[in-house]
Amino acid sequence: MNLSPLPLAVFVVDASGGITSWNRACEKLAGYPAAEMRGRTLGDLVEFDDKAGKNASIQARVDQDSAGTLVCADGRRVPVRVTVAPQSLDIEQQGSFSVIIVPRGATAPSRYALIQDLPVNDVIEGLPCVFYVVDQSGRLLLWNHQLEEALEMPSEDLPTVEVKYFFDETNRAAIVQKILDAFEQGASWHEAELVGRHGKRTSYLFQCARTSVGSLPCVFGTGLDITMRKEAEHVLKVRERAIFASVNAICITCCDGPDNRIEYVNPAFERITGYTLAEIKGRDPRFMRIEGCDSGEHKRIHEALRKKQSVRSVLRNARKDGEVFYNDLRIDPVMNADGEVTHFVAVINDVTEARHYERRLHHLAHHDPLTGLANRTLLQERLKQAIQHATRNHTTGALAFMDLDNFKHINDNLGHDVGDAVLRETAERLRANMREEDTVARVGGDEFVLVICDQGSPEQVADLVERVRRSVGRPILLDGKEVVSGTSIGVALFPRDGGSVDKVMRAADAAMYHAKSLGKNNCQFFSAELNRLVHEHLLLEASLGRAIGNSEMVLGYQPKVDLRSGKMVGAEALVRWNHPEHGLMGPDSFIPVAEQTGLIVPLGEWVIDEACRALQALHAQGIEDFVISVNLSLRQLRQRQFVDRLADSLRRHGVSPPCLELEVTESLLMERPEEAKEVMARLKKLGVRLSIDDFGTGYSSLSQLQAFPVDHIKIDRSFLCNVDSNGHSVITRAIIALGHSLKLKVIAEGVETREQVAFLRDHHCDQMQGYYFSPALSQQGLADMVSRGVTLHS
Ligand SMILES: Nc1nc2c(ncn2[C@@H]2O[C@@H]3COP(=O)(O)O[C@H]4[C@@H](O)[C@H](n5cnc6c(=O)[nH]c(N)nc65)O[C@@H]4COP(=O)(O)O[C@H]3[C@H]2O)c(=O)[nH]1
Repeated sequence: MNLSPLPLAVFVVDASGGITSWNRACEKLAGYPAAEMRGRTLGDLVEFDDKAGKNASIQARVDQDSAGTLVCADGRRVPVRVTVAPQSLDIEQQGSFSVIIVPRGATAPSRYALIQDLPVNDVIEGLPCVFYVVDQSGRLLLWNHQLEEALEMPSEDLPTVEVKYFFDETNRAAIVQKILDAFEQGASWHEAELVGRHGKRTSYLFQCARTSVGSLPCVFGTGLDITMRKEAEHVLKVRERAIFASVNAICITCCDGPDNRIEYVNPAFERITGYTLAEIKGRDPRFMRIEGCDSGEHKRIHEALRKKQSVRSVLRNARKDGEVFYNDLRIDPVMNADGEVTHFVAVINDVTEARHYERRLHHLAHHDPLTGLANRTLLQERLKQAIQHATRNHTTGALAFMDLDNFKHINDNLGHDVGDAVLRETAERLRANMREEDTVARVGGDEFVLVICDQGSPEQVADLVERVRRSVGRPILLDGKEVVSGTSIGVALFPRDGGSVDKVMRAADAAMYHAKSLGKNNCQFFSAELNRLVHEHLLLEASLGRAIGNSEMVLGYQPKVDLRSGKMVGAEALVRWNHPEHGLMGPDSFIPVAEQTGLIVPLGEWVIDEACRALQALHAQGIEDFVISVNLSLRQLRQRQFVDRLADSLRRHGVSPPCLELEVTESLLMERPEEAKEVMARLKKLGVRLSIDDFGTGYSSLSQLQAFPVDHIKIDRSFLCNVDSNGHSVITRAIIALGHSLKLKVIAEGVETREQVAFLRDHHCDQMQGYYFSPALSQQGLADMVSRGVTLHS
């Protein structure tokens, strides 16, 4: 064993204490040359202080800390501490012992005191790095084998080459400068790549310092192989570049607090959102969201982040300039070495254009390019939904097939441009007549289809289709020329005429061919019975318009009597139609048609005018103080000119306004209470009387009732039918009490029996009308009855 490098004085002795080997530190301490050391025993050199002294066996001193005196070659006596340890741990094999001698009282050797004993060679060769000493000429004085390996050069060649040639040419000047720096400033460091003779390249962190060998100044140092670090750095740099150069926006947030704070965003983020990193660093990325938009998605993202999970979503965000963009977002958690999530990486993909493109494609796939109407694909989808909706909700829908009667002629004679313009204008007119929820489609050259939802009755469908037919049939003005095209329309109702797309389409198609065979420009329903009904309805509509101008309308007047005095105080004007073919028709058969078609407005005006004329005639006969009431429809009330026209009528006939009473049904008032209130206030100002008809059926609240400036309420006939029925008598009594508490007069209508009259009297109802007293009379009949002074029997 080579003990020389050890900094402490160490002997090896055999079991009898004979010295077998020693180190240089022993020679120095005791001063014996090697020749004199051999053959001596430990007892010759050390006088132990303890009693056993020389006689103690070496084994007895194992693990003892013994004190003694070292007798040196020059006679000096140095007090020492002696430690003995067996060289083998196997007790059976104990043959030799290490003896360590440390001078007592002397301090432990200083950090550098033992350096001279250090086996510098071994240390340098064992270093985990390259070692070098370079002189001022830039050549190596000393190096270890690690350097030889890195340079792929034999030992003898190394001092022959200037060290700068161990590097790439581009690095040489910097290397020389660093060595000079070390010479001048004492130390320097740098990173560079050593290039081996055969091309091997190794990255090193060189650290060097100035020293001298004797009087020769030099620089020594180490080079630590940093290849792995360089590779890791390179990988990181590549990734960093990738993030930087990514076309997708990347946003890194830190989640150590309650919020996610933005730590980094790449240039693509700035490009997409308009926000720079400086503007938004530290903010929560949610600032880009749009209030009330995609809230379900935001909730899902929030939940995923709370659970530190990955999440993907497409949502709308706002750019800095407020523009909305579609964000295909992916967020992933990033963990630290302990597995804790410290950050989130969000990749933002602006898919706005793709979305628009998708929509455009979808639109193209579902719409007719010429007119922008739905095409056959979309039509079938919508029709399917409409049939399902109608079946589920027990409503009626309609499918109308139509084609332009002389389109081929237009196309052939006026050219395709005119043909296209006609198609576009037709599409526009169809669109204008349909509601948002309906579908207008073009399925062939001049074939259009309408899907009409939620219709109340076949008559309503007929009105709508008729309106469409007339609208499409109006002349189209093109380049100063009028083009006219009639339309044949076939209508099928669903689910009545079929419960599937196929069946309903076939039914409508058949109806359209039927319409064409009947001489074009007309509309046919699929079912014959319906056709009849609808045509009667349309006929009625057409003849009603004529009837108003042709004096076919007449008014009947049903007297109203005061229940206390029994005297006639007024009458309700009820319209009838003296039809040239069907005879006298009651209002129930034509008022709904008049309402639907708007003819109720001229009809209502005629009724008011006629009632004023009757009042004028009664006045002329000296019958003053008599009130005639007329029924109003909401449509009339909504006419802007209504109040002015009414005032005009009163003036023309010299009728005092309180002689005219307007009856509006409670349900009509409740349809648009605010609008009705405003008009009624204006009417009240004019001085006419107002009453609420069919009271008790319209669910008005007391507060609403108070807001209408009315004089009378009329109890609906249905409550009087059987005043014996407890429920009805309670309601009738309640209405009378309610009317009186609001200081309104209460009128009962439809009074047919003596019992009803008695009941009304007992409960202080003010007036009544009904067959018990009189049905509606002609104007003359009424005048006679009033002048005869007929009263209600008590
Ligand atoms: N069962 C029974 N019925 C009786 C009795 N006394 C009168 N009637 C009927 O009850 C209806 C009362 O008119 P209404 O409730 O205003 O109901 C009216 C009113 O809402 C509407 N109407 C009538 N004329 C006009 C009008 O000029 N304009 C408007 N917009 N609607 C009108 O038509 C509805 C029906 O009128 P009419 O068929 O004339 O039917 C009248 C009248 O003939 C009776 O004792 N028993």
